[in-house]
Amino acid sequence: MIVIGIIGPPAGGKSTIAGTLAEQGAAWINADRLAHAALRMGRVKNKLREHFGDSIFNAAGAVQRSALAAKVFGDDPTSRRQLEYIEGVLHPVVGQLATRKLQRLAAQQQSVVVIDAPLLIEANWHFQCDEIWYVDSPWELRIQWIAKRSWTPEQLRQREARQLSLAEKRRYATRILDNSQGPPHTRRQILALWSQLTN
Ligand SMILES: CC(C)(COP(=O)(O)OP(=O)(O)OC[C@H]1O[C@@H](n2cnc3c(N)ncnc32)[C@H](O)[C@@H]1O)[C@@H](O)C(=O)NCCC(=O)NCCS
Ligand SMILES: Nc1ncnc2c1ncn2[C@@H]1O[C@H](COP(=O)(O)OP(=O)(O)OP(=O)(O)O)[C@@H](O)[C@H]1O
Repeated sequence: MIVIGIIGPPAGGKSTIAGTLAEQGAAWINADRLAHAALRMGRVKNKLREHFGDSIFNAAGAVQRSALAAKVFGDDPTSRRQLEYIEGVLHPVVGQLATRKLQRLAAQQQSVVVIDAPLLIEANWHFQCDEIWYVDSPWELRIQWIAKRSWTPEQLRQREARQLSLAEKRRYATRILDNSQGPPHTRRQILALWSQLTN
């Protein structure tokens, strides 16, 4: 089983690229989705309610991710501590979900798995990967793309500031994908790499 880890800047196209690989037959592990699943678990919600109170929950008792994001992605020391707190709660759960999924896929003899995780290096998941693809997407384009998820450039900057620097992430890459010339150009690079990997 070949495991590809996708890294790059926030809102840089990691999931879009993982989706293209999934269309070709790769199994897709999306760390953001696993974190969202963890936020729906009773034991996780209990811990977050104890720590943050009711203000991050909606009337139906679900975590309101936008409310939690507002508490953890600031530059001030309190926000940093709050981010460390939720990472301490969520990362072990997400790690467990991802490991189980990887084991299941290995048992099913899945040939290619793509792990799309914003904190792949920070969480040491890269040790499980055979290849690391870095998605190179310039800031000027990403601030246009975030309009679709209604982040402001400041919100993008704050999330990026909480991750390993782009220069450091790039050093881990075994391949660099240029995502600056439009979707067809990106897709051609992915399909070329896919055919190298699978032939
Ligand atoms: C704070 C939360 C609720 C905000 O949810 P929201 O829907 O706004 O964002 P979403 O989860 O879709 O993440 C979008 C992007 O934000 C960035 N981001 C998310 N968590 C982090 C983090 N801990 N550090 C830095 N950047 C992060 C990533 O680039 C990610 O791709 C959520 O991001 C969260 O629970 N984060 C902590 C868990 C975590 O570290 N997840 C990353 C994968 S394990
Ligand atoms: N080459 C491109 N041209 C136009 N839009 C793009 C391109 N690449 C990505 N996008 C858009 O940018 C947005 C962010 O892409 P995507 O969600 O794939 O990024 P990501 O790196 O996975 O983000 P996250 O920080 O959530 O992990 C999406 O709306 C996507 O459609």
